[in-house]
Amino acid sequence: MEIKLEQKDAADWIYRGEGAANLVLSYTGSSTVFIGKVMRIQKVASNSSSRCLVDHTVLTEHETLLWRELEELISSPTKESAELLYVQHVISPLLGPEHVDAGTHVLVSREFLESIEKKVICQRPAWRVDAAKIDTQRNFVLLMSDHSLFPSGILNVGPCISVEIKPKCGFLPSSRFIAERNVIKRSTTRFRMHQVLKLHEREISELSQYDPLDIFSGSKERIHKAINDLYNTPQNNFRVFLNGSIIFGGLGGGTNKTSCVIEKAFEDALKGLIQADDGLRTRSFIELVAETVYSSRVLDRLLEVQKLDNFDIEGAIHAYYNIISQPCMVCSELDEARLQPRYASLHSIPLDESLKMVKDYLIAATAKDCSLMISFKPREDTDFWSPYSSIYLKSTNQNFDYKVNFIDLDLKPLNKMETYYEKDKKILNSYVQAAETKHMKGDTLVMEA
Ligand SMILES: O=P(O)(O)O[C@@H]1[C@@H](OP(=O)(O)O)[C@H](OP(=O)(O)O)[C@H](O)[C@H](OP(=O)(O)O)[C@H]1OP(=O)(O)O
Ligand SMILES: Nc1ncnc2c1ncn2[C@@H]1O[C@H](COP(=O)(O)OP(=O)(O)OP(=O)(O)O)[C@@H](O)[C@H]1O
Ligand SMILES: [Zn+2]
Repeated sequence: MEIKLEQKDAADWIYRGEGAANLVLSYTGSSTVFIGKVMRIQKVASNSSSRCLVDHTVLTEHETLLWRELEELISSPTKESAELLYVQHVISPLLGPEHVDAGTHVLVSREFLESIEKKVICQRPAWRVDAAKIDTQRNFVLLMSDHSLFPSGILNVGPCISVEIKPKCGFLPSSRFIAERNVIKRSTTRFRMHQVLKLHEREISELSQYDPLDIFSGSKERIHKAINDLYNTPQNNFRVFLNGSIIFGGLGGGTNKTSCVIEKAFEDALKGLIQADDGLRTRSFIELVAETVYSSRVLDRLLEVQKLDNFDIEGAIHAYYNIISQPCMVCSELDEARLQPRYASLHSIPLDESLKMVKDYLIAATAKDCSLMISFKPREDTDFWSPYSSIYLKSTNQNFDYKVNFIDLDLKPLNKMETYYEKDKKILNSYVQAAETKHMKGDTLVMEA
C-alpha cells in the first residue's frame, strides 16, 4: 500500500536547511522506510498568487517541445515526475549514477505540510521566510538519501563528517556572441562579478575570497587554496555537518566571514575525528577535503556539464525566442549599428539547432547551481573490504572512507531564459560601474574596506 504522511507524522521531521526553491527536513523517527532519509519540499513565493494565474504543475507547451526526445519525461503527468525523470535520464548519466540520487516521491496530506510549515518557521532565516513558504498545495514531497550520513548496516557506523560545497560556474566563457562591451566576462568569473552585485545589494557583508576557477583547476595547490578560501568566507558555498548536524556555515542560507569564535568552535568539533593537536585540526580537515576533491576528480565531470553552455546567455537567448516563436527582445532593443549579422544569423538556424542550444544551456544551468556533498568516516582496521573510496590524510596518518553525492539537480524552467539574460546584464553593469569608481588590480576589483 502506498505510504501517505499525515499530520501526526510531522513530529518525526526536523529542519535541515533550505535554498531558494526547497526546504529540507531530516528524519528522527523509527520507521525503517525513512531512517537515513531527508525530505525535500518545494516552496512557493510568499506573496504569490501565481498558482491561480500560471499552472506550474505541468511542463509548458514549449518545454514539451524542448525535451521532446525524452518521451518519458514529456509524457509524465506532473511537473514533479518530469523533474525526477530529468535527474534520472539527463543528469545522472552526465555526472555519474554513483554520485546521483534522484529520490522518490512520497504522498503527503495538506495537514502534514501545514504542520511542518508551522514547526520550522522559527528556525528558518528571516529573509527566507519573507521570500517563500512551503507550498502546501502539493501532494508529494521528494524523499532522498541523507548524503551527510553513511547508510547504516554497511560496516561500522562511526562518526561521519560531511562537507557541502556549492562550487558555481568554473570556467570563463569564450562564446563569439559575447558583445565587445562585455569582454570582461572572458577574464573574470561570473561568481566574482556577482559578488560585487551581492555586496551592493547587501546580500553579503564582504566579498568572497573564493574563485571557482581554483577548485576546478585540477591543480592540487589551487584546490587547496579554494577550500581554504571557502572556509574563510563560506557564504552559501560551504558547510560542514557532523553526523548530520551542521557545525560550520549558515543553516538555510549564507553566512559571514569566519570569525575567531567560529574557528575555535570548529576546531573543537573536529576532536575525535581528526587526530591532530589543538589548533591543527582545521588545517588537516581542509587538507583532507582538498586532497579528496583533487584525487576523486569528481569536479572534472561537473565542469564538462557546465561547459554545455557553449554560446553563453548572449547567444542562447536568441535561440530561446526562436523556440517560443516571439520577436527577439534582444535584437529589437539593438539599433542597426549594434545589430550584428552574428545575432541576426541566429534567427535563421533550424529549430532543432535552437532547441539544442537552449537545452544544453539549461542542463549547464543545473550543473552551475548544484552542490556536492563529500562525506568522510575514519576507516577502521577491521574494515577489510569497503564499498567506498578511501583517502589517506598524511598530516594525521589517518585513512578515511569517503563518498561523493551531488544535490540540487533541479530542472530549470525554460521561461527563466529572460531572467538569465537580465541577470547577466545586471551583474556586468554593477561590476563595470564599481570598477569605474574603485581600484582595479589586473582584472580583479579591489574593494575598499
Ligand atoms: O543565478 P545565480 O548564480 O545567482 O544562482 C541562483 C542561486 O544564487 P547564488 O548566486 O548561488 O547565491 C540561488 O541560491 P540562493 O537562494 O542565493 O541560496 C538559487 O540556487 C537559484 O536557483 P533556483 O531559483 O532555486 O532554481 C540560482 O538560480 P539559477 O541561476 O541557478 O537558476
Ligand atoms: N540529499 C540530501 N542530503 C543531505 N542534505 C541535503 C540533501 N539535499 C539537500 N540537503 C540540504 O538542504 C539544503 C537545501 O537543499 P537544496 O540545495 O536542494 O535546496 P534548493 O532550494 O533547491 O537550493 P537552491 O537555492 O540552490 O536552489 C542543502 O544546502 C543541504 O544542506
Ligand atoms: Zn535576437
